[in-house]
Amino acid sequence: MSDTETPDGEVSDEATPNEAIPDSEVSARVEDAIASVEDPDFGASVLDAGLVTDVAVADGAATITVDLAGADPEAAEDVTEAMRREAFEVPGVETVRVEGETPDSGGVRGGGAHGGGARGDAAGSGGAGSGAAGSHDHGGAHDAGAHGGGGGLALPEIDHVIAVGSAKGGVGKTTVATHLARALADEYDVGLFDADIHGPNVPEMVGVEGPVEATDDGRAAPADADGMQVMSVGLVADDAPLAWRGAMAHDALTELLEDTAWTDRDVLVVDLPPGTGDVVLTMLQEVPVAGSVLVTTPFPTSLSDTGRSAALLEENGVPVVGAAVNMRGFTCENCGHDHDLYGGGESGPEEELGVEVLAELPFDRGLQNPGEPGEGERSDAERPDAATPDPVADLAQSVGEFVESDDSGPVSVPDSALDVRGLPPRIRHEQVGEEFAALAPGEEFYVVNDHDPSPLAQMLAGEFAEESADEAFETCEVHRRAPDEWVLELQRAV
Ligand SMILES: Nc1ncnc2c1ncn2[C@@H]1O[C@H](COP(=O)(O)OP(=O)(O)OP(=O)(O)O)[C@@H](O)[C@H]1O
Repeated sequence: MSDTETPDGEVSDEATPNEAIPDSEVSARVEDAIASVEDPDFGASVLDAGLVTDVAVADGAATITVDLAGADPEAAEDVTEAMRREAFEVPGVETVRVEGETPDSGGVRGGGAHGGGARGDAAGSGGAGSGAAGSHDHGGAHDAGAHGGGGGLALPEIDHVIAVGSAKGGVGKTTVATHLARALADEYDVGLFDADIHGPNVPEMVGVEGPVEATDDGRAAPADADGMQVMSVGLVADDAPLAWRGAMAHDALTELLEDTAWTDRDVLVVDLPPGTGDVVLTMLQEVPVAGSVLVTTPFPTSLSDTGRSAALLEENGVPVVGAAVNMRGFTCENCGHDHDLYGGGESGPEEELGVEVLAELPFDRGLQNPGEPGEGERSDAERPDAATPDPVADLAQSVGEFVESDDSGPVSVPDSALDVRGLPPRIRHEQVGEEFAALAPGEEFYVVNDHDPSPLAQMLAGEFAEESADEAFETCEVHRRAPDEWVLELQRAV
């Protein structure tokens, strides 16, 4: 769309081929156009009411920056929509974005910011426009980490976080987490973080003891367990279990995780506290967990509780890789017979759980082998992983495959990405649809959303191909960079 100015100063909508209107001129016209939109509270123009803080136009893309934080959400949506409609009417405008403070952004996150500009969270994260891993600056802001910055924790040295959780205490979660980490360490650089403030017994399991030392830049140096880096509440203070049960325990725990001086870890295994309390939820919401493993015993109540935990994890956007059924049975030391401890009905634990069973571990004293803290280097024969038990190897293989296929890690998002976080759903859909419609065949398009953007992709496919995603897109990928930062990467069909 193009128009031009006539000799007498009037603007004509007649397009003059290849003659563009200056951005500043289009911008002034957009401002005039949206002046007719009224502030819902006082009836004044949104410009006079100070609800619009900036109007800019570049190459046909109009960006209206608003401050609607104090507005009623419904009224804010109406005002936003009216401004977009008016701006679209202006010759020379091809796309319209409204960004800035929205009622549900709580004054923290700039809703609909383009390219991560308006996101002002305390961590100083780089937002959507930032690229891959940044450096960890202990003294202040963190650059966007390996999994983006977002509202979540920046863990630039970690590629994939695997959380090990259980619905109940004492089912062998730490045992499984530790053996899993050790088995993964045969192939990957592994970290093990003990988030179990109720029973931080990872140090004992792997044979390390605290207190940990501080690095030159004041971070907590992880303990070394045969090449595996280990951090635990139990390593930072003797009275840790009690002191860390206060109301702020979850904040302190995520701080410890972030302030640990991990070095280039492929995988970080996190041993969560049992259940789904505050600490667990905070960890899942703050930490960019790629996937989780649930540990259960074969008893029916444990299985059904674990099934519920799996549902909760998925509701929080954390994929469940599968479950490890611990103490499934035992081999009698006297008679040599195998005994199955599963007391369920005809269906097996897998059906009861509703998630895939990745491994079934027997009750085996060899798996306990905690090692004595302070005994120093242990010989291969003394190490718990001297021979990785088959079920543990199976578990590690499944988790390894998940890690290899996990693309929730670094995703480089260009500055031109459309960030729709914080926008009302209707506006989100419209902005995404308009931007997509304006794409040339084969052109790439990135959308940053605060939850799984797959429905947006489906909407686009339906709208533009009326059948399948295959016809609308050359490529269509969803990446989860942080719990509240998802990226939809599309390339329009050629
Ligand atoms: N497969 C097993 N065979 C034998 N003993 C086991 C097995 N799994 C766990 N145990 C033992 O059971 C006890 C509890 O295990 P563990 O500490 O791993 O459980 P947990 O779920 O992490 O407990 P908590 O809720 O206290 O964190 C430990 O003494 C451990 O050695």
